[in-house]
Amino acid sequence: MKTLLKNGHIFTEKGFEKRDVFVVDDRLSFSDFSTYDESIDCDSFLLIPGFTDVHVHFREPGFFYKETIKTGTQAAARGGYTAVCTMPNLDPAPSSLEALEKQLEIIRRDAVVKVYPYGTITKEQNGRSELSDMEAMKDFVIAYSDDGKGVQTAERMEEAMRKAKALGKIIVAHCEDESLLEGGYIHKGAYAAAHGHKGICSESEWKQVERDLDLCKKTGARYHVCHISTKETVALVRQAKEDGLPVTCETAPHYLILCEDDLREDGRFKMNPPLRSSADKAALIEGIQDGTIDMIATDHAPHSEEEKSRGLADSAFGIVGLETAFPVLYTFLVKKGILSLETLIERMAIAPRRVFGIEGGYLKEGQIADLAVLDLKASGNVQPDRFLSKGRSTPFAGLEVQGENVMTFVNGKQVYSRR
Ligand SMILES: NC(=O)N[C@@H](CC(=O)O)C(=O)O
Ligand SMILES: [Zn+2]
Ligand SMILES: [Zn+2]
Repeated sequence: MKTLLKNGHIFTEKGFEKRDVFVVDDRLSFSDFSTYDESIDCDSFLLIPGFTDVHVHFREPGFFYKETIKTGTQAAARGGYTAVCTMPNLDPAPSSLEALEKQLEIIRRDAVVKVYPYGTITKEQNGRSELSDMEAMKDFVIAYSDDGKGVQTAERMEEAMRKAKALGKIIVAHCEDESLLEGGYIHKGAYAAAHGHKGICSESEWKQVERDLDLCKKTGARYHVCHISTKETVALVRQAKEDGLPVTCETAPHYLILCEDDLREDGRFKMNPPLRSSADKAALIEGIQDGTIDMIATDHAPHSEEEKSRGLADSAFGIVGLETAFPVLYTFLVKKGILSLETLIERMAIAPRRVFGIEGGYLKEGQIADLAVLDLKASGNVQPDRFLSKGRSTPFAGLEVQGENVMTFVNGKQVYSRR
């Protein structure tokens, strides 16, 4: 099968270039073929390596009423993502090869984009119990994480890092010191104080990052911090990188675009970590600009309508993100002159692949044909009732945004097309 993608702006190592490319089976070719099966006019579109999200929650096995591998990957494809890494807060949690196999089976059957599962760090995926079967799972997991839970003791984290280092894998940490939580559910700041809510302090995140960076130095293990949300965490990671530690991190679109000033009495604004202060948001923006924050991951965390309908205090933590990430980031960062389009694509499509060793990247001869085709002129309101995800809860609902994914190719096959 040969498909001509005609005259698009394609994202190469040297930036955007306007030219024809061919998808020949599962690869890109810059040759000039005189015959082909199909031609798609891309004159007004960008062709980019598909976005890669190292942090999503697809809820199978265990919680299919919130999301399935099928609906999650369909949402990913719609958002322009060709690869995602799934967090292991599942039932059974992938803490042994046997449990992981249940998830792999569903992935093989239903996934429309590439899905790379995480294995857990601890056996019970609770940040406390003994280590999972890290070794047995090593060839089938992208890395290890207990996301949803912080690893609560330095001893357990050191043990995990030593094991991961021996296996040549990354520890991916949700940092949250449970002894500092005090029942909080939004940021411990001005909004919580004014509205009588219980707050989650910033220390609950950065204290554990600080601890882990010492362990990273001690063990030499590769260490990646999930969804960073505080200015202190940005400073710690910046310093650790200056010191040459093998550390990387991610933040999510909502922490770059929203802060506690945007909070409303609605479960759509509840996620963990919480939306923090405007000073935190500013520090995260600086971090994404200067590369201290390597990548943007959505932390796509779908829950049922009922689970998100109980206000700030009682709703489940988590919002969906795959179908809104590019439009909101393009609208609120690129269009406002905060980040260049090239840097945004680097943080969403190139860096995650480089850090996690996922195939694909800059468009070039012979590259795997995992692509998104973007229309920067398209505009409209965020409409959760049209999401392919089962999750509908997002703080961006109703916002006017610009930029849309038109088509997604995985291994050269079209897996999504805008109707
Ligand atoms: N981010 C969230 O608010 N929720 C996540 C867990 C997590 O990412 O820590 C979930 O699984 O729902
Ligand atoms: Zn988390
Ligand atoms: Zn998560």
